[in-house]
Amino acid sequence: MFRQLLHSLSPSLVHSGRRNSLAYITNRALFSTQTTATAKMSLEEAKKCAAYKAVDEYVKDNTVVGVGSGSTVVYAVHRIAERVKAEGLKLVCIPTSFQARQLIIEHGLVLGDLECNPRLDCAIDGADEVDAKMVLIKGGGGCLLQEKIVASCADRLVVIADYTKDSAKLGQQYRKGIPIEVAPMAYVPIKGKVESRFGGTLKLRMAVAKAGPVVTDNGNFILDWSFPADKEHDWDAVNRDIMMIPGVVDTGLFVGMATKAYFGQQDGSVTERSA
Ligand SMILES: O=C(CO)[C@H](O)[C@H](O)COP(=O)(O)O
Repeated sequence: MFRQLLHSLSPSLVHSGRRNSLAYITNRALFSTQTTATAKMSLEEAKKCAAYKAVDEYVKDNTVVGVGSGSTVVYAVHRIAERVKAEGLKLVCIPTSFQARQLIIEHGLVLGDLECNPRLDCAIDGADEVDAKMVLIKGGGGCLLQEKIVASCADRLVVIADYTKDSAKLGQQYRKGIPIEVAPMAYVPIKGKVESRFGGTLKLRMAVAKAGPVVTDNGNFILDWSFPADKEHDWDAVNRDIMMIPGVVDTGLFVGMATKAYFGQQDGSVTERSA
């Protein structure tokens, strides 16, 4: 594997027998591999710190907790399970996706649903981006519909994220656009309507290990909207307008929903923002 890495850097030098050059490349490659590993570790550490802090501050005994989706939420579920074991907390966990349901079951937590628990004390979820006014982009993992339903039933939506999600303005760091979940038969007209009304472009999200589009947990498609970044947007109005288009099931714009956000930093600290 290391030889492959060297090849990708400079095949001719690898074969040339020029020992000094090879040593130089070897050191460079080692340095860059270590740097990448360190960066990855701190991103994961940042997610973990944010998740642990949110769980420690918001999860109390005898409460109903919404469990979001994505990679940061995995740390939150670990922490919830640790506390249930150590402190004997009595909790009911409401999932926001197939992934969340699996996490709850795998960690031996009590699985609930909105039929039996229509009101939640808090929901803990990740985000793709959070702006200065606490407007969120969600749905990078395709679970926005159930995430929004569960969050809407919770007294508090607590966001857990790493430092790369904290932006003054949406689109500053997250470049994949705003996800819009749509009924499959309507994806072409919805794409045209949003593009002509608001500008930008919408792209049907394609699956990676399957031919064709991503199909959500609810059997729908996702359009990712690369919105014009040079304009000021009233996200509440934009969200309401898009929701009025027939066939739109929901958007990944969460406006006025999040009460608190925790951002894990590279140095292990956690910054907070409140609505
Ligand atoms: O909205 C989501 C899934 O639909 C996730 O919360 C969002 O994509 C963030 O995920 P991660 O914690 O992996 O960065």
